[in-house]
Amino acid sequence: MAKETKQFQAEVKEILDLMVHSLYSHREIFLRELVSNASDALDKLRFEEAANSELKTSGAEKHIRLTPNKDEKTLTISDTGVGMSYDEVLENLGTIARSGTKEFLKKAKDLQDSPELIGQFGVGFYSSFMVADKVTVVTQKAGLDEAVIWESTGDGSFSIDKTTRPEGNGTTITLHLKDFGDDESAQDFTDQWTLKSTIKKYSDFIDFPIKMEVVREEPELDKDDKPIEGKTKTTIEDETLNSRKAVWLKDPSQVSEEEYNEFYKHVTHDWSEPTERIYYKAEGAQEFTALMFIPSQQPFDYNYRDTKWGLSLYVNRVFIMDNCEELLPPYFRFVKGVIEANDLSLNVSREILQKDRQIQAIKKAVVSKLIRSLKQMMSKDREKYEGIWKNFGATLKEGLANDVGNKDKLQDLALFHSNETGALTTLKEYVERMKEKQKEIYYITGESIKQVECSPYLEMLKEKGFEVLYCVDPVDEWVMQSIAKYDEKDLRSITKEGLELDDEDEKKAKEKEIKTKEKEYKGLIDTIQGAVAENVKEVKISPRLVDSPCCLVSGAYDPSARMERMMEAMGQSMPKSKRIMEINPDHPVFAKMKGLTEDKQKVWAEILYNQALLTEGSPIEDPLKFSKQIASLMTETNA
Ligand SMILES: Nc1ncnc2c1ncn2[C@@H]1O[C@H](COP(=O)(O)OP(=O)(O)OP(=O)(O)O)[C@@H](O)[C@H]1O
Repeated sequence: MAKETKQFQAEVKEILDLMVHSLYSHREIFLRELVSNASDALDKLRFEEAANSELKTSGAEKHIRLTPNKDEKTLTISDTGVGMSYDEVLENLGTIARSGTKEFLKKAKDLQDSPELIGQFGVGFYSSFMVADKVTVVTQKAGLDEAVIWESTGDGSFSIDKTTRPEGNGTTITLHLKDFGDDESAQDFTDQWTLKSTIKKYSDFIDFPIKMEVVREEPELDKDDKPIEGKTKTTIEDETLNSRKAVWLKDPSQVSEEEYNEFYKHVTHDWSEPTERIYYKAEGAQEFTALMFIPSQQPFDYNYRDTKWGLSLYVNRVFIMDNCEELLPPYFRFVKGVIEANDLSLNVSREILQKDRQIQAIKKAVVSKLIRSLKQMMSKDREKYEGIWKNFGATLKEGLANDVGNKDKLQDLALFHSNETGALTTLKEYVERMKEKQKEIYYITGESIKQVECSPYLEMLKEKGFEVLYCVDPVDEWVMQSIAKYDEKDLRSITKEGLELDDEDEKKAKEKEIKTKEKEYKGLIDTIQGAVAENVKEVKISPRLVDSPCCLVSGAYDPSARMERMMEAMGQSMPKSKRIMEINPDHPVFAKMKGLTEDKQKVWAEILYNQALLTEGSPIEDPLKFSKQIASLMTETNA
């Protein structure tokens, strides 16, 4: 059979055209693609050898070799793998469009607009034409005696012929590198350093050694080991460029703590050791391996708006992408690590990932694993768990509001401060401590523990010995509403109306008492109501106050004051809902007020309203007026 020239298949032509004319950035990924193909070929050979002990091979060590040649301006990538037969070359390199081709072409337009995306695509063998204007492939299939030579300049056709390959089975790809003229962004792929760093970045964990002869110029030494001026000697060393340490694929019993930590530092750039490591090898329908870590502190950029998160994705040890957000829900954004899923193709883009059912199944499995691990840690090593909670609890809680499917499990992971114990508590522990007469789970939201701790809303609950959860993370406003019920018990905000702390008998007695007080204070209540009507829909006798004169409560279905403040801070101000002002008639201030003129009563009402705002952590509308009122009150007193 003589040398033949053949036309590329139409879609292959399109791909080539794109490679040659349109893609200018991330050209280095061609190396990732060729190394990955070589690694696949070595894997295939390993497999075939195992299946067929008679298979005739060169017996060469399984490796990949890079040979740059500066003078010739070529880069050769060769492997000692399975190789290809004549028909396989025809099929694989030119006449049949591969499955991912169509998908890739669909995305081609996006790639031209944002070429930085190209790193995410598996673009295969044809990416060679991003850097080469001629590509020569010499390959010999294991078990056969003859080799094949394929050559193309990427312009629509290729030639194919038989040849010999003295090394035996394997594939050698020679790239005749393009001259990029004065394009400063173009990297020199005959440069040792460029090759080394590209391999480190994309192919470090490839199982087979990727070798290169590294040339070193060193000063020549005299017999006292002193450099001789002007004299250098050249040493050539065969160096393996990749670490091959895919620690996530090793059996955990074979990996030391140091090795894991070193790997963690490598992937996260964190200086300190992680607080927890979670290894997960999933078998069955969805096969993947995950090695995840929880940092021991919040990364410095943790709360920045555009901080990237997500696991690194590998397919067959080939790095596909960093920060793969599709593998974790945002509430696990503090988890770092890698996932290797071998069933995926290298041809994945973010858009494909978002829709990919396999990826969704992996994500689901990973979330369950993380939840299980945290739960286990909580019962086995509470202190460690609390450390994680302090750093990342506020993030994890978002899941309660956003992940309905896992809400029940996540609510058992939530920890709260409370007025009862100095320590953090779970809802389960809270329920176990509940008083006999207590029907609901009480909570208060606010800016800080300090602020909620001395809140007047707590007074009656403290007197009754009812525990109150302190919810001081912004997300708690949503979280508590999403939990709504735990162990059949309603969660109740103590700053809202409708708080019923009494049993039937107590209630009856109190209602009677309130009725009497209402009668007694009717006039005063009306005057107060008139003075603060702009912001308050009702003034009434409070069932919850003991020491404080008054407080403001929100309607049962209105947003809490804190929610309103947060929405306002986010620039989404909502119509202000009028509050209810509850007064404590037993406080001496009201007895005193009764004896004042109506004008004075109005001023006092305003002061009381503003004080209530301050105690709940809300700003007052007119601080100047408020301080003037206080100052004049001070001058009037005879104390
Ligand atoms: N070094 C090699 N040794 C043996 N076969 C190879 C080698 N390189 C490529 N091939 C064959 O050529 C085929 C096409 O390679 P190409 O890189 O275009 O696509 P792919 O590797 O199948 O897909 P992708 O790159 O998208 O993962 C491969 O599937 C493989 O069969």
